[in-house]
Amino acid sequence: MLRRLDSRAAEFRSQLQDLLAFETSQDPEVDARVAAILDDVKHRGDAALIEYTQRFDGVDTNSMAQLEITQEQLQEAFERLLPQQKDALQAAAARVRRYHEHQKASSWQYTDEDGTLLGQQVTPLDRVGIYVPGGKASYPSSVLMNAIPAHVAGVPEIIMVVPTPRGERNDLVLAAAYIAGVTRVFTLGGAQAVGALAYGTQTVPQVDKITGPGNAYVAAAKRRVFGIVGIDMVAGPSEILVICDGSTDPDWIAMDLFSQAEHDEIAQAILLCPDAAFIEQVAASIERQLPEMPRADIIRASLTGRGALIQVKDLQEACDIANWIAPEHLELSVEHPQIWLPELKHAGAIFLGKFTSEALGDYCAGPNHVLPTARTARFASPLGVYDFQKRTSLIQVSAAGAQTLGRIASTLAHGEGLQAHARSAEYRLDEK
Ligand SMILES: NC(=O)c1ccc[n+]([C@@H]2O[C@H](COP(=O)([O-])OP(=O)(O)OC[C@H]3O[C@@H](n4cnc5c(N)ncnc54)[C@H](O)[C@@H]3O)[C@@H](O)[C@H]2O)c1
Ligand SMILES: N[C@H](CO)Cc1c[nH]c[nH+]1
Ligand SMILES: [Zn+2]
Repeated sequence: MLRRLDSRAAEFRSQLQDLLAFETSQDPEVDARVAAILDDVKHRGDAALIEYTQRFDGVDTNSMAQLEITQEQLQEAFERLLPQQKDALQAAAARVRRYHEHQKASSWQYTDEDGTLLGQQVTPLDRVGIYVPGGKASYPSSVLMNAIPAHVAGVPEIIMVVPTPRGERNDLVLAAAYIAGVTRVFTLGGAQAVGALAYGTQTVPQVDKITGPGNAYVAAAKRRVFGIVGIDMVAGPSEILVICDGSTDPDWIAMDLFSQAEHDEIAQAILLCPDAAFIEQVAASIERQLPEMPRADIIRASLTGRGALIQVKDLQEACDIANWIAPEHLELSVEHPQIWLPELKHAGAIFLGKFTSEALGDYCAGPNHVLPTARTARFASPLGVYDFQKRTSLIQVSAAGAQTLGRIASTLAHGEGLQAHARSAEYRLDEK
């Protein structure tokens, strides 16, 4: 079922390109539909939100009040959880918070030789919107991964949107919002939710930035509203790339590939390994384990469409290919992972050693699980506290500084033919 590729085959590069073809695909039909939805939400506000939520999520409602979840309801959802669910959610939240506290940037200033003060002031965003996906599955972990960094950054208002297909609310999702300090929650999804956050409606407040993953409709909507609001990234379907030297249990590797494939029919799962016999063991394990999986259809579609078992020359070549693919998640399931780490440059997150299954990173290791996909790890980073902080430059020029800086600025301004700039600097010179 899974295609086998061999890095020594002449057609290997083009096969790899085909496998990753999704990277550039932006469905024009989806984009056109999203454009219409955004326009409608912008002009009709709540009325449009209610109609789309009826149509796409099958929620039977005529009122925005029914699409907002109060703080009391969030707390009640938390109280309804089983004790082990409460403990797991709180343990995950504590670990995610601790990790992200390391990312918090502080303001700084220094004074130069002229007595001029220079600095950078770091401030949190005023109000952010977090999108929590909810079409095919519910993601309480994504609530934590979006809301906690915002909270650590000091954002005072966090507005969460999450679709509730057929009106079914997930207690773990609501409880996660409760413990992560979300300010308001609306049961909205897709492009209409992104539009509500970007433009604001009679009920949903307009935000400054929208973060969080979602399907093609969410991604297209985020791409379109960028500029009106900030966005974190345009995240595509989940991806996993495993580099294995053949020393890990093949059942573990097969399940690690499943773990991302089960997110979506268009998720991606790739194994790079120099050992042909081990690849066959993983293939056999996939065939054996797949029928037991509740989401077998999704996994099969994902593995067939965007999965591959690739035999490579050696681990060095595996690292080179991995850098080219720049996957969202990279498992380095080898005996001495630290030796190979310096060879890896492009990945959203790297999971070192055979005990580090990617799934632990999805829930509770601590780092963020909202990561660059579709090869964007070549230039993008995980969602973090820095996405919820911004920087403002500070300059306080002394009288002495006005002399040195004034002369430099004047010369450059004349060179650009900008008289007002030049004079503005020259007025402050002692000798004019
Ligand atoms: N990167 C991450 O951190 C991360 C985390 C969790 C999930 N994910 C990914 O997020 C995605 C979640 O997708 P999902 O679909 O389950 O949930 P979703 O919340 O992203 O999308 C559901 C919404 O899509 C809209 N929609 C569906 N069909 C539509 C149509 N025909 N026309 C217009 N709108 C339509 C509806 O408004 C619906 O509310 C998956 O690809 C999953 O892999 C990523
Ligand atoms: N693997 C997803 C990011 O690609 C995150 C997630 C949430 N729950 C399970 N997994
Ligand atoms: Zn996952």
